[in-house]
Amino acid sequence: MLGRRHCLRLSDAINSALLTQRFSATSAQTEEIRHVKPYDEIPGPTGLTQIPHIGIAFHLKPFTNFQKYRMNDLFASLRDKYGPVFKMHFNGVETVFVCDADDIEKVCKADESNPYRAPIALIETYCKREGEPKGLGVLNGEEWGAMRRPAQYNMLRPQNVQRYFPLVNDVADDFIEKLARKPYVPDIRKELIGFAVENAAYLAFNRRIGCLDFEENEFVKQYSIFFESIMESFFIPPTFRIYRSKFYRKYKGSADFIYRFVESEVKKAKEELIKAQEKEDFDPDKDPHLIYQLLSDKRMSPDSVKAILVDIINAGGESTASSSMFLLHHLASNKEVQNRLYEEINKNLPTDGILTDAALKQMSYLKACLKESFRCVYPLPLGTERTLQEDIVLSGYLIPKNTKMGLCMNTILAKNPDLFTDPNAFRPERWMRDSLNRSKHSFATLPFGFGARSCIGQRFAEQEIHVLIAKVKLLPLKEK
Ligand code: HEM
Repeated sequence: MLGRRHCLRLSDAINSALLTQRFSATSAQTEEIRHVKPYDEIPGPTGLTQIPHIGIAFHLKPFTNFQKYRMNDLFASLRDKYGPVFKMHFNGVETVFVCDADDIEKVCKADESNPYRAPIALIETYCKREGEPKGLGVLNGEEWGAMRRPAQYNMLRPQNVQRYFPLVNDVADDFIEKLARKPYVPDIRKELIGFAVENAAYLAFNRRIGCLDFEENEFVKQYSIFFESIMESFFIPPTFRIYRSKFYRKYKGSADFIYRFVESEVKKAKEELIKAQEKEDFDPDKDPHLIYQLLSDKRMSPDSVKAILVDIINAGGESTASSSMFLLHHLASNKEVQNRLYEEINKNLPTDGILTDAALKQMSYLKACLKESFRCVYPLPLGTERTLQEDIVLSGYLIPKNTKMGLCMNTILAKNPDLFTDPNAFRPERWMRDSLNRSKHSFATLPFGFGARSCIGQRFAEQEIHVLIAKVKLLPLKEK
């Protein structure tokens, strides 16, 4: 029997291309449409690697030198072999990987108001099975929009983020003090996860939860199991969907801990809020208290507040920790950059040496360093993806609607010599205003994604990393 995709004829392709891209049929475009190639002609690996769920293992160690936490290396080698659009089985679904900046722009702009991203299967299974509310990482369509709009109003408004500056400052001070007490730091990643989870929890619950107080913290431990299981779930057969496998039970233990913790915080905050409202002592736009703002928003139920707070913990920990770690690494390995940054920080710090939000705003080189660090090593090894509700033509191939697409801007394009001069060098200067070496395409790197579905924690993450680096204030390196 022929599959759905085999049934698509070229005339369908042309019609859909005309419809979706609204070609106004210039002769060049008519020529392009005439040459649209069918989906089946998209190249990609074949053989054992294409067995759903299991095949991915044959792409990785010990069968090859590629590692699952450095998927960008594998994607780059497949792009070199097959071209800017290739397809392969990944996470159980045939996925088209898109590695051309114009194509990525087309995809991102196609379903701009209602972008669809496939739900993370492990979280979705847990929520359905255990009766927990689904968050932004799982929802799509109307349900996603209904949660995203109020959350975004409270999380992306610059004045709201700014109010968190003193709190982020406190966490950074405690973190630096903790590191300074140690004779040496054997595992900076582990330390940074504690820092990032403390920040995410401070944002989510409006209080410190003590991730930096002890060497082993239960919340950080459970968070690490929770996050690592989600990462692992992309590479294993999803038996957890069918029954409560050992893998599922381990994830469930950590998820139960986090959902219960969040539930009790929401309950407490609701009671406090009622009391504060009775005393007319509450102004949602005054103090930094995201949880109260969300609970007092009529569009949000306590369950949707719970879901969004779990999202904050989940998405705000590892990503920010890894980004900080890679930035510290790049600074440590680039003496001139480190010295220039040191000068900028010193020049802008007030005379009492205490970092302020106004001083941070002046540190444009610091911001350029973070952008360049994202370009050199992107912290999320899988990047992001989209599934369009309409057909689209990419690099001459018809991609039918409902095809999952991996967008490789951060994982591959960010290193493209056609888009970045000297792409392997760490050069924050390229991101400074008026630099001639800026990216030649605005879709070449998008560390926080694009459009309506972009990262809702972007401003918090940037503030957290900028404050940390400005406070660490690495000493200038001398010539050896
Ligand atoms: C440097 C750190 C971070 C990076 C690189 C990052 C990156 C991303 C990316 C690429 C996406 C997908 C965007 C898309 O599909 O277009 C995303 C989504 C998301 N991020 Fe972040 N993120 C970071 C930190 C945070 C923080 C601190 C929070 C919470 C405070 C957060 C919360 C979220 C949420 C809830 C989503 C899902 C949004 C939706 O689907 O509507 N992220 N992030």
